[in-house]
Amino acid sequence: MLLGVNIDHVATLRQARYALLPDSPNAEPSPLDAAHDARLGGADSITIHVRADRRHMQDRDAYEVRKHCGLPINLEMGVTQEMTALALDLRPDFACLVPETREEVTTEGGLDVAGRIEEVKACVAKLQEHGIRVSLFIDPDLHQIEAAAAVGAEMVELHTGCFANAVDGQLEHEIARLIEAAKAGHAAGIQVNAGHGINYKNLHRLFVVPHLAELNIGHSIVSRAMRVGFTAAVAEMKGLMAAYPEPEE
Ligand SMILES: CC(=O)[C@@H](O)[C@H](O)COP(=O)(O)O
Ligand SMILES: NCC(=O)COP(=O)(O)O
Repeated sequence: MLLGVNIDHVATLRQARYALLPDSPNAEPSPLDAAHDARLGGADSITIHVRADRRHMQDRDAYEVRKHCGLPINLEMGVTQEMTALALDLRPDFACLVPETREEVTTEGGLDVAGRIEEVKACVAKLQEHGIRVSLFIDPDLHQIEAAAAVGAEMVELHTGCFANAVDGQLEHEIARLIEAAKAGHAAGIQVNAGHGINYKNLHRLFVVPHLAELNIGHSIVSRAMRVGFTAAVAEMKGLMAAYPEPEE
């Protein structure tokens, strides 16, 4: 199982002091440094989410990390002309299409591929024409899996936010949704990834979900890094992920 480390919230800390001083020589922490440390800790890829409101990752961060980090890059992006143009210029290895609103604190749900088939299909095709593999960040919903196959995406990333925030007996239901969606995605020949809200305490509960190829994890790793350092935080997560049962041949 591969680990994509999302470094958004390294930039969140920098923006808290330097949003209006982008060229300051004092601007820190550096997302690129975090990406280097993540690589040393065993990260398989780096995820960066350039939001329309640029609340954390900036375009310049994306170009720096793309050029210097030494790992495959997964660009999370809204389904917009602006972000498509950025992706075609940046040329990440992967792009993950996510829903975005300016009002949200963080991503609140999956992309409604089923309700935006033609729009998403056109964006997927444009990215793939330029050699960028495409993932769709979707709720663990069978209709969304079908839609992802219909638009030709190579991958889906199952939104694990409801799983991570489950309370009062909802957890079993959310895990069952993830299991069914993972089986359907695998049966459709789509790589199945997962992400959002995964942490050191809830990770093991995902081990009953089959066919998971990659997890994208950010906030909990950045939080852990505050105590043990980025390299160690990534190595710890990779160590826990090693217990995921490998698929039967
Ligand atoms: C799509 C997803 O769940 C995250 O990768 C996304 O980056 C969350 O948005 P923030 O990083 O801005 O919280
Ligand atoms: N797509 C999920 C991701 O990249 C990281 O989400 P989180 O771990 O920061 O919640």
